[in-house]
Amino acid sequence: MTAPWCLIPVKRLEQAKQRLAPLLDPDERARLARAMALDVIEAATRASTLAGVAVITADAEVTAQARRAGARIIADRAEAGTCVAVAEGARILAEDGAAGILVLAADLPQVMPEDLDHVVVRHGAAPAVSLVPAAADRGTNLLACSPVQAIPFLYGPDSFHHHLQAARACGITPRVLDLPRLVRDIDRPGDLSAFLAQGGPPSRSRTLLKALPGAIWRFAEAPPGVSRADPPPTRLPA
Ligand SMILES: Nc1nc2c(ncn2[C@@H]2O[C@H](COP(=O)(O)OP(=O)(O)OP(=O)(O)O)[C@@H](O)[C@H]2O)c(=O)[nH]1
Ligand SMILES: O=C(O)[C@H](O)COP(=O)(O)O
Repeated sequence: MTAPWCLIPVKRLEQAKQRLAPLLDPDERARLARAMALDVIEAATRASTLAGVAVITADAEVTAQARRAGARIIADRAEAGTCVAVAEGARILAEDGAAGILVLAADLPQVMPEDLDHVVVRHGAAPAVSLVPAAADRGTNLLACSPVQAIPFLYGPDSFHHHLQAARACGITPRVLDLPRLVRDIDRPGDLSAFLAQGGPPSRSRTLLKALPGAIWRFAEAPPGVSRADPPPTRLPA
């Protein structure tokens, strides 16, 4: 794949990560969303095979920090969800002559630069489509396309299946990549305990989660019959 642009859509922080509401308050959700987005953006800027990293967002803080990390900012004027944001980012990058695009979700704090380099190397010659599904809900955690608009963007329920079908409808055999650090995005409370249990190098997201009040209880695997959303017991179960 000729050096593609990485495109990372980032929702306004105060609206992000609603599904984590059982475990995190609004301020914690916004802080986690920012930490994850920056972990992902910084990993992308360290990949060696990308032409550049673009972030499409309407968030002022993300804009400032992503720019500082070396990303190009594309203003998200519509704020109409992932699909519209990615289509707009892709349109602008294509207009500017990008050869390909690698769309990466902002809630994959485990991602390493070499994961993205691996995608670029494995992708093959255009026209081509490569994907990494979200293990839990069959969303699309990573979608690489060359040319940039090789297929329509179909983010939403079951988007992995829809992207596979769209590629085939365009005469492209999609390549599904097995990249363990990219299959678990952080959407639901259980994803937080899995992320921390998994271990990995220090990151903003990991440091933030571990420092939150009651982290050991909140992000531990819940004992049978106990919801992690319950307040911590005065005496922890044996
Ligand atoms: N620029 C932009 N990015 C978005 C928008 N909606 C979602 N995203 C991004 O698209 C990816 C998938 O987002 P979602 O799973 O829909 O939202 P989320 O904030 O991660 O989680 P929930 O609020 O629990 O649905 C993440 O990278 C989001 O930051 C949007 O309207 N504009
Ligand atoms: O298609 C997708 O991947 C969604 O837009 C985001 O899905 P999620 O629920 O896995 O974050």
